[in-house]
Amino acid sequence: MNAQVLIIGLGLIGGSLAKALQRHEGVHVAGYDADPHTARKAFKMGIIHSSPPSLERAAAEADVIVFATPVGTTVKLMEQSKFWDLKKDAILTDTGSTKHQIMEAAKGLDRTFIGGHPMVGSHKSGVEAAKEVLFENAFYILTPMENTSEESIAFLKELLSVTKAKVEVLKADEHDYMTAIVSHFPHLIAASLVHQLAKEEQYPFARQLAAGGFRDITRIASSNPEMWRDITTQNNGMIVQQLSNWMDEMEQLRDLLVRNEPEPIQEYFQRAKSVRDELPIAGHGAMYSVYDLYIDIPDVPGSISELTGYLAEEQISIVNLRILETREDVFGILVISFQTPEDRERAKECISKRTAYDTYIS
Ligand SMILES: NC(=O)C1=CN([C@@H]2O[C@H](COP(=O)(O)OP(=O)(O)OC[C@H]3O[C@@H](n4cnc5c(N)ncnc54)[C@H](O)[C@@H]3O)[C@@H](O)[C@H]2O)C=CC1
Ligand SMILES: O=C(O)C(=O)Cc1ccc(O)cc1
Repeated sequence: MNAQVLIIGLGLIGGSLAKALQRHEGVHVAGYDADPHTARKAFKMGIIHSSPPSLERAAAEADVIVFATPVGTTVKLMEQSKFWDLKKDAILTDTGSTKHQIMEAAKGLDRTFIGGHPMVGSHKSGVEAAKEVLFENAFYILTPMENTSEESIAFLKELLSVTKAKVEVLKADEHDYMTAIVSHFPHLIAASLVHQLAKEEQYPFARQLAAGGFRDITRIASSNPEMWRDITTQNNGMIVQQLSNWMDEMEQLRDLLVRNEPEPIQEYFQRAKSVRDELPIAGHGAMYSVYDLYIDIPDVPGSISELTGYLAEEQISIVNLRILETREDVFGILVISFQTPEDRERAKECISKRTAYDTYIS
């Protein structure tokens, strides 16, 4: 396909999308960022084909414009775009985590606007964290306007096909309702748990004890505060509703704990486990689909490079690699992420065959 794409905001999401869209032979990806240093870096890293100095001029040449900025900024930029001399059939879209306010702002535009949200990401931000493979197997939600033509939706889907994401169309409010449950509200829980730890004065040592579970559940509290400020203020009503539901749930849990009867307590955990275990984790309808393999590694210099060396020898590609720092003084658990369950299975076999390290799948 042939198209001139302009991505505004070259952080984790804009940068990853820019890189992925370059897989189309006939697509030219221009990138703009308010921070000139970021735009220069994106160009040097090959994330964009060109880095135009003037946003307005670049917008006038674009067939597709993607706003990949924090959602508050996106609404402001959409306002400004009314004064840009855009092509008549230009398609505007965004990557924001919220959709209602953005779709409301889109009503004032004299161009096709199709809301977008790749439902995958990270607590990291910035162009350095951008990855071409970020969207693979993840859901990518589109929220067209009522009068958007099927042709425009099909064009955008075709453009996004190279991301290998699973594109689904939803209404903006359905999107905001569901993301409040599975993404926005959990973020506030993570932040509040960290605040609870921070307030602990009697035993500051508790921070050192913060183990795997605490770190897992609070990882997203390390995300970009500006981005989450905007998400929380835009999807405020749905999030407050989730908080009320959660407070009811906590009241019931409190009663359960005060009664302190082992059986109902076990039953509470059992029900949660059953639902959690049946979630479509990677691949089959998952939001964030990578296939993690956990490996207990010893605290010996070179053990990680030894492992990755074996995987490279057997040509098994790694998507990500991290250490769960459950202990301060020794190495933790190494988590290697793969793109497919087959790669993970091959890696498991390779490691079991060539080392004495224990491997397991969560
Ligand atoms: N971080 C994540 O995991 C995910 C984020 N999103 C959404 O994608 C959007 C971008 O998020 P990230 O890439 O994570 O943020 P980021 O912080 O990594 O990147 C945002 C970029 O926008 C630039 N920017 C800010 N104001 C600008 C302006 N007025 N004009 C041009 N550039 C401007 C910043 O300099 C920065 O480079 C947000 O709307 C967010 O809600 C969607 C899915 C996942
Ligand atoms: O890091 C994680 O697990 C995330 O939750 C990332 C994320 C952040 C915002 C989104 O709109 C979608 C995904």
